[in-house]
This record gives sequence, C-alpha cells and structure tokens, in this order.
Amino acid sequence: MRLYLIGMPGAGKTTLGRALATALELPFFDLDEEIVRQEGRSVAEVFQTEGEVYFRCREAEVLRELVERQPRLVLATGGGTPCFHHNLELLLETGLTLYLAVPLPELVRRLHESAAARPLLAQLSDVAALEARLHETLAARQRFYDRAPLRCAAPTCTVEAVLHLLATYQASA
Ligand SMILES: Nc1ncnc2c1ncn2[C@@H]1O[C@H](COP(=O)(O)OP(=O)(O)O)[C@@H](O)[C@H]1O
Ligand SMILES: O=C(O)C1=C[C@@H](OP(=O)(O)O)[C@@H](O)[C@H](O)C1
Ligand SMILES: [Mg+2]
Repeated sequence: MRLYLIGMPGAGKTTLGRALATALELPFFDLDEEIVRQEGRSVAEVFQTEGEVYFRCREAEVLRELVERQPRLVLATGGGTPCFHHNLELLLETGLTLYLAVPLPELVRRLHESAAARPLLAQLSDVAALEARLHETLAARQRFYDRAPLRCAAPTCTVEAVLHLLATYQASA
C-alpha cells in the first residue's frame, strides 16, 4: 500500500505520517527530507537560492522517483505538493490519499514558533500576518485538498482514528 498524507504546513503530515508508518509496518518517507538529501541543502536554502519554481520542479521529480521505487510506503508530502505539476493526479492514481484538515487557528498556534524555518511563512512580522498568509494559502489550495478520498479532521486525527478510517475504507472498496 502507498499512503499519502496531504494538507497545510503544520497539519502534522510529518509527525502523524511517521507514527502511521510504524503502526502499519510500512517504510516512511518525507518528501521534503528526500529533496533535502538530494539537494544537499535545506528547503529554505533551495527556495532562497533557486526560487519556488525550481523547488516545485525538484519536488515533482523526487515524488515521481519515490513512487516508482516504493510500492509500499507512507509518504508525508509538502503542503504545496498536490497543487503543482499534476502531482495530485499521480497521488490519486498510485495510492490512497489522506487529507489532514486542521482549523486555521490551530495551524497558527503550531506554526507561530517554527515559521522562520518555512520559506513561504518566513519574514511575516506577527501572528496576524501569519494568519492572513495561511488563510490566503488555504483558500487557494482547498480545492486540491478536498479531492482526497480520505479526510481526517483535527483534533481527532490520531493514529488510531486513521487506522479505523483505513479499515472502513478498504472494507467498502
Ligand atoms: N496532532 C498534533 N497536535 C499538536 N501539535 C502537533 C500535532 N501534529 C503535529 N504537531 C506540531 O505541529 C508542528 C508541525 O508538525 P509537522 O508534522 O511538521 O507538520 P507538517 O509536516 O504537516 O508541516 C510541529 O511543531 C508538531 O510538533
Ligand atoms: O506549503 C508549502 O508550499 C510548503 C510546505 C513545506 O512542507 P510542510 O507542509 O511539511 O511544512 C515545504 O514543502 C515547502 O516549504 C513548501
Ligand atoms: Mg512536513
């Protein structure tokens, strides 16, 4: 099985993905980490030096390499992954996609401390600016996220809840 996690930055794709992979006994991958490994520099550095267009090309390439190589995995994507280069179609065709839906105020709370390390959120002067940026980003991305066949809404988005969701989905498929 290939299980893909999608959702906004701060939704918990990396954190929950890792725990789900352990529970499902599947290898775990984080798309950003794979890009960082191949590039030999951080996501922030790639954005700063090469720009977002380059990052999105690399993201799409690394995603395709991973999918081809790994028939079994849990993959935490980046927040923007489903919205570029027809990546969402690839996810929908090659595995099961789970959208982690987290309300905006909770995203703001989680990202307030770590926004500096996230290039699209860095340099926002205060919480109001961070909230406005996240609101705008979510509005543009919602139509992509909503195409995932599975959806889990915080605060009940636990490993146990997702395992139950998967079992129900697979029984009905
Ligand atoms: N279920 C959760 N409840 C509270 N905080 C969480 C939860 N999942 C993740 N976090 C926190 O939110 C931040 C972003 O989590 P992360 O897994 O990196 O999200 P993503 O990969 O979707 O950007 C981290 O500080 C993490 O500790
Ligand atoms: O939302 C985005 O466009 C991005 C989210 C990041 O991943 P996380 O969602 O894990 O923060 C990372 O891929 C890059 O900084 C771009
Ligand atoms: Mg992540």
